[in-house]
Amino acid sequence: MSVTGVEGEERNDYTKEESRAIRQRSLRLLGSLLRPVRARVFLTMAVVVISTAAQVAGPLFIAYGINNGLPALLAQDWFPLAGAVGAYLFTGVIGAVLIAWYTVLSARISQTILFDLRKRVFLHTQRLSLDFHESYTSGRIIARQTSDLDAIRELLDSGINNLVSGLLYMTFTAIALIALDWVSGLVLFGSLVPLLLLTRWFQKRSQARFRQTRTASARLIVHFVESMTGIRAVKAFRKEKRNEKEFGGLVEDYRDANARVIQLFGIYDPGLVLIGNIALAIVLVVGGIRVADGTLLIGTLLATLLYTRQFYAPAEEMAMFYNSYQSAAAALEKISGVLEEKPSVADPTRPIDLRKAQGRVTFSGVEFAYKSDRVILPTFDLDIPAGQTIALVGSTGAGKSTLAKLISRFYDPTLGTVSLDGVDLRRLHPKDLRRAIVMVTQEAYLFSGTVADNIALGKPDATREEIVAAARAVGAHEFIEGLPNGYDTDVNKRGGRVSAGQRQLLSFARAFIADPVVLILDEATASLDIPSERLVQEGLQTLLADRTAVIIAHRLSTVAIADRVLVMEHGRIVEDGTPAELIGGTGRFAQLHAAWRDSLV
Ligand SMILES: Nc1ncnc2c1ncn2[C@@H]1O[C@H](COP(=O)(O)OP(=O)(O)OP(=O)(O)O)[C@@H](O)[C@H]1O
Repeated sequence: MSVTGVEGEERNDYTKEESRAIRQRSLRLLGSLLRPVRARVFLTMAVVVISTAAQVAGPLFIAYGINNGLPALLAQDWFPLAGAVGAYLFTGVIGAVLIAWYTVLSARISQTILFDLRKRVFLHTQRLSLDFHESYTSGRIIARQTSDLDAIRELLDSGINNLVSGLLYMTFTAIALIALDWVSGLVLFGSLVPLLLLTRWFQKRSQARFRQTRTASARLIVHFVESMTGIRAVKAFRKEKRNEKEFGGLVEDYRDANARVIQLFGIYDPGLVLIGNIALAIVLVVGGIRVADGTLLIGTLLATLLYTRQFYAPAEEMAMFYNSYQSAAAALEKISGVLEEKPSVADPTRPIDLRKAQGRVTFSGVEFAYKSDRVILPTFDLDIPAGQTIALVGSTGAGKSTLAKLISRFYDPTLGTVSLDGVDLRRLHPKDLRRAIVMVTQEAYLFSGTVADNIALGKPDATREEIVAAARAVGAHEFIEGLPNGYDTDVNKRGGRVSAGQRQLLSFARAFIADPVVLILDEATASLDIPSERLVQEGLQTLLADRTAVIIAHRLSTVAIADRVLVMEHGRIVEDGTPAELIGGTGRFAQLHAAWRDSLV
């Protein structure tokens, strides 16, 4: 099985080779993210090394102050003690300043990387073709942009910092302690054994438990997004109670998973403190005896105690690193998978310049399948002369939308070519293609913003006059004027809400202003009242004038204004003729037409 792209994302049973391939893909992504900031990374590292050394040096000056400064002070020489205190303060200040600098530096690096990654994920998912979006749910994409990026942010913000500074801190402290007094150093090394055992135990246990929290949180997000995007269906089918139960269950799982993680900390944290305290007690006893013997100076003992104490301070954070690393690695694997996906509808490398399109659409030897094992449109030819209005009719699932999607190049045919004025759509620059061919879908999606913004989507540089002219042309002007702020009404604000028919008129205006030579229209099935239907019908006529049009027609009145009707059945065009010819015949369309007519009476 393949693990390229998002395939196998939900699997847990990778073979060695697959795991390696995924890891390498993550590392390549990480490398490409780090490359632009590598100079800053080196600078930050240098700052961490110096600041840690400065912090660790403190107890050495204290030992010197007590061992040498105090006796000197008793002999009226205050210079050694002042020197020790001065040096202690100086390294303290240097340490503090460098920590501040380093915090800013590393935060900037992490922000730069996250900014880059966030942008890449967004741009890339937006570029991917429809087939990707139809199978990869929005819940999963949202999880990539939110919790996965958060996991990476956590690693960059604290995980790596804690690891690097913690490691340096422990190493420097151990070196200083050995240099100061090797016997205490031995005690410290002895205490490393239980420390490592405890940490290993914690990591093993927590790895599985942290994974459970991540899975639980991802499930929560997906369920939430699905419930909210499908809120109409939820309400219509009274799915609230069931949702409440499902969501309640998921929240419970999440809470329990978190509780299990916290239980582990409940053992690990006190364990660390205990080991640290026992080590300290041993250092004190061993050191105390030697002080009594006169083989160890009291200042040195104090410094060894300070070192033993501070040695354990970063241990917990370092143990945590492993977890933030694990979640970030899992996130990086998923994100790199999305980034590895290639648009199935690729942009041409050397596009053909389409000067002034006429609007002739030709299908030659076209066959189409969404998935290789099921052909939806068996091989066919179709020629649509420029300027013709075609009504596509047929029962549900016949393949009408699929045919329309091929004309707008949402998909490429499996075999054969779809061309505009003789040029294969695959050879057209996306800009030319979108200018020449516009598809108006049933949903007539309105983006947040004003009514004018939504119309101008068809032509971003449109002037207000052009917007109003487009609205007038399709018959939308009157109702827009009636909105609270006219063209400046926010479509998402109360009062700016528009009806289904009005929404359609707005999408007509949007298409009208875009002025494509080929227009594909998936007519909304929602039944409109008679005045709205008439309004939409009139708008449609203006919109269709002087261009090639393919309408997936659900209304009799629309079929009547077409020059030609294509009837589809199981992916094949079974009838092709003028409305009058087909109505007069005895075929499928004549039956459909009779049924329609009867339904109107
Ligand atoms: N993204 C997809 N992946 C796989 N199969 C699909 C996809 N979209 C549609 N199909 C299948 O292709 C066939 C044709 O669907 P299509 O949407 O083109 O029909 P239609 O005639 O437009 O139907 P309707 O009038 O209900 O919209 C159906 O059997 C459908 O199950």
